[in-house]
Amino acid sequence: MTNGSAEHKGTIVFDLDGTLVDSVPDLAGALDGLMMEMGLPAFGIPATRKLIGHGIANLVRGALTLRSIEWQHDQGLHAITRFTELYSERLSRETRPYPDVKQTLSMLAEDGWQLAVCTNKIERYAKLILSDLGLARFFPVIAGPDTFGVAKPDPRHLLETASHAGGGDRIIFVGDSEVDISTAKAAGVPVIAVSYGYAKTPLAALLPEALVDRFSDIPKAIDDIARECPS
Ligand SMILES: O=C(O)COP(=O)(O)O
Repeated sequence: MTNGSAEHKGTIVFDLDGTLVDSVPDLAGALDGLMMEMGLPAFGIPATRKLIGHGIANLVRGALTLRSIEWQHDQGLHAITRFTELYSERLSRETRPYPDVKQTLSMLAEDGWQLAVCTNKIERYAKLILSDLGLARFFPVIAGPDTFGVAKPDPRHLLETASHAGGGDRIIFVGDSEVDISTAKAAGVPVIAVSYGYAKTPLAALLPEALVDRFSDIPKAIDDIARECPS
């Protein structure tokens, strides 16, 4: 939608799962498909929500640990591969953007912000989901853990994403989880936390620069941050 150029106000980098889109129904569907094939009890949506944040391999590993399956390399890799296949069949079957995401992204882009995505979901899947949901056009850079070979909470994932987006020196991150806030803190980037996502603990305790309840509250939080910390 926009190209990196000097007239950008800066770059707003968004987390994907739990921030832009509610992906837990499809992640839970794939996980429960895997559990069924392995003869294990299903997790359902609330328990799957708690496993999201560190990418697919850690989601599968966490699920097997909760089912008291000792991690064995080959069996573990097979489970990850199978989960990945099952998930690829339903990436956006039930996954949907949160309310007002499209309108708010449009508004921010028109206001001169460069937009990008930094997610621990693999790049190809993130791009497919955003494209299926009509959101890919907002993001010249959609970076997964496989894009630069580093994953949140490593701050390089966020900093490389912003640098490739080319929106200038000012960066603001928007995320829903403990991982997102610690990534931003490690990168020295102000972070807006959204309260409706997949965090496991109260996010206010992690001291984000702003905490909002709705995606449509983000432009005001950005204005406040930009006013308080002029670049
Ligand atoms: O895939 C995950 O576990 C998390 O993805 P996210 O970084 O977009 O929240």
